[in-house]
Amino acid sequence: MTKPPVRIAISGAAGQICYSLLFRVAQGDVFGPDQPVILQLLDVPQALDAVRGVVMELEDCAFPLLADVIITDDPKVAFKDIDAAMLVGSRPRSKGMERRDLLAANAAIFKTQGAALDAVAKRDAKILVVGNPANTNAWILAQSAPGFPAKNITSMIRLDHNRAQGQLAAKAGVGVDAITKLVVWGNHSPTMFADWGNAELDGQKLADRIGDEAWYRETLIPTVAQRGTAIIEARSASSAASAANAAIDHLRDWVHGAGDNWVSMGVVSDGSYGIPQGLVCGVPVHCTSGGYVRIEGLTLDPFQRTMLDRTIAELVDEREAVIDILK
Ligand SMILES: NC(=O)c1ccc[n+]([C@@H]2O[C@H](COP(=O)([O-])OP(=O)(O)OC[C@H]3O[C@@H](n4cnc5c(N)ncnc54)[C@H](O)[C@@H]3O)[C@@H](O)[C@H]2O)c1
Ligand SMILES: O=C(O)C[C@H](O)C(=O)O
Repeated sequence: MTKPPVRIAISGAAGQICYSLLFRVAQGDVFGPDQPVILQLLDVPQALDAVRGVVMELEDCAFPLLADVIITDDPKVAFKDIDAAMLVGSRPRSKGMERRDLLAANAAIFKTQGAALDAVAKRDAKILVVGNPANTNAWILAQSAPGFPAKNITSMIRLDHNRAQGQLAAKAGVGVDAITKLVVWGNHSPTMFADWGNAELDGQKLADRIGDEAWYRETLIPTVAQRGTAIIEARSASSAASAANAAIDHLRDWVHGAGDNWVSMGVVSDGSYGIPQGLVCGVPVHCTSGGYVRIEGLTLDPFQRTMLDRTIAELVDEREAVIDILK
């Protein structure tokens, strides 16, 4: 028997990430090959004609799982009865622009959307914030949706996790799946910390197998941290297909589980690892089917502690920069 459709809101539907994302969600890459979906697409009024064009293309794909598409510029329509949301819509960083410049413009968007989420979404909906500055936008969303479970509001650091996994696998000369227990901590920004301290390769410590601490500290960490900037410099536009792919990985794992492996997710802090309670910070989690559980009790050495503290400090600064918008 055909399952009832799930509803997913996706904002920024006319943008470049969504041009990769929507087709894969409609194809079943998030919810599975037997799960119909209804796309509830949100964008600003001036972008709705472009959204209509994308929807024509979705129709032309004749996806068997695509049960319906709603197009709107009203977050309350987009978030009505949703099971999940991918909040991509915001202003992207352009060449020469610092990520922090985006804070104020995007904070206002997520304040409005948080109120709408609180008003009309199902309480167990799974929310992923992709639009930058993703962690702080997710923090604003959670603050603006006091009746919505904060645990279900997450931000994307999976692109950084995937980037680190790709670089480490290439260095070790193995397939990406061979590397497990990698973590990317913190803010989705150049302060993020790609941490191989617990990572394993075939059950052995990855750091021992690669055996090049200088490369890890001086090449891997900055390469991952600056990858978004390198792509903007090269493409004159921010990453799109890889960002869409990471969003799909994040939500698919949350919905279906990710086995024994760890993944990195931006989640609302419970105070563990010295991350101030309430901040949305990248941490390692186990995705169980339909939920996630923080990996607890890791011991951080002085290098790990310093790197984590640096990215936490930036998140605290970002919070201070936008806190007035909530008043
Ligand atoms: N977290 C990550 O790993 C990651 C990676 C890549 C990009 N991003 C971010 O994702 C965002 C989207 O990137 P893009 O390349 O698709 O940008 P884009 O400019 O191509 O598209 C953004 C879309 O958002 C829409 N939008 C703007 N304000 C909106 C609002 N209030 N409600 C709904 N939609 C709105 C725009 O009209 C546009 O269609 C950017 O903030 C970018 O920096 C995050
Ligand atoms: O850094 C950016 O602004 C782009 C994006 O977040 C990325 O990581 O590719």
